[in-house]
Amino acid sequence: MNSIEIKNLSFSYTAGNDVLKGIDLTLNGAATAIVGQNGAGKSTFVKLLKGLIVPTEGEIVLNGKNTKDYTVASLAKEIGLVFQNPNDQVFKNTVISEVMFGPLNIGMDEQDAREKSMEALRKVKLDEYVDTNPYDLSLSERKMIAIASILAMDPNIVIFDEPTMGQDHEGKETLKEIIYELRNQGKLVLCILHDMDFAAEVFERTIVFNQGRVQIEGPTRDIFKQKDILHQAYLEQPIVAQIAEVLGVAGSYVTEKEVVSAAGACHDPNFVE
Ligand SMILES: Nc1ncnc2c1ncn2[C@@H]1O[C@H](COP(=O)(O)OP(=O)(O)OP(=O)(O)O)[C@@H](O)[C@H]1O
Repeated sequence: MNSIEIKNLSFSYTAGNDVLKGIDLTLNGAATAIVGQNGAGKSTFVKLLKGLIVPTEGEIVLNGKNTKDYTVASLAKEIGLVFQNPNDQVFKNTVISEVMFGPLNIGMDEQDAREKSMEALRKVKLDEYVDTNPYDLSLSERKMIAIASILAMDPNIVIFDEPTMGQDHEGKETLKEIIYELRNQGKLVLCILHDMDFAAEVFERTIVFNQGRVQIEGPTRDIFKQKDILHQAYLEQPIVAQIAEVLGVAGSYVTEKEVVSAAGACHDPNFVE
């Protein structure tokens, strides 16, 4: 099983101003959502995991090996990070060359790289645009191209930074399929999200960041029922939890179906879904 152990991790961009403070976490098989208000330190945290910046204190052990002992190339093979803004990641002038860049860069041969890239483009439903310039696509499509570029490298650990931002319903459904498939393949999936509904529905575990610390973490169901703690971290509960409360059936619900079922059973003992 893929794992990341984080021990007493701290980081500051400027001396004496810690953005992350003494974080201890073990990330393992569960697909994990990372939530928290703006500036809580989420992006900094995943940049540390990816080795783009180095800890001021503490350590990160990725699949049994300290990140500082990885070469840049071996870390790139092991862990893929999809940036929040695809314009920070996309730079080639055709979709296929963009998606193939990563696989070629980690040493895949041309044929494998092309096959993996086509497979990744089918997953993001943009395989008809191979020869298009990524900058002739919409921002949400370019976000999907950035995702395909990471999928094509087939890393063991995949991190998404705000993938739902700017995606419509169909885009979110595509993202769900991708995340479920990665999970089923045994990959470790981490995802920074502001969309609490998506976090509640899709992820098994949730970590709440607040001002550079982990406020609370655990099974998603347990986290999202804790309204007061979420409010302390300046977060709202997912809509399903809010509806459950209005209906007087507050509990550990993460899907609409569960709330409807609980409300139906509560108001009518003979209720059948
Ligand atoms: N390159 C940088 N130099 C200096 N400070 C930075 C830099 N990047 C981020 N920060 C600061 O570090 C803190 C944490 O930022 P970070 O981007 O990690 O938060 P976040 O939780 O990802 O926020 P958001 O949800 O807005 O993306 C913020 O106060 C931010 O202003």
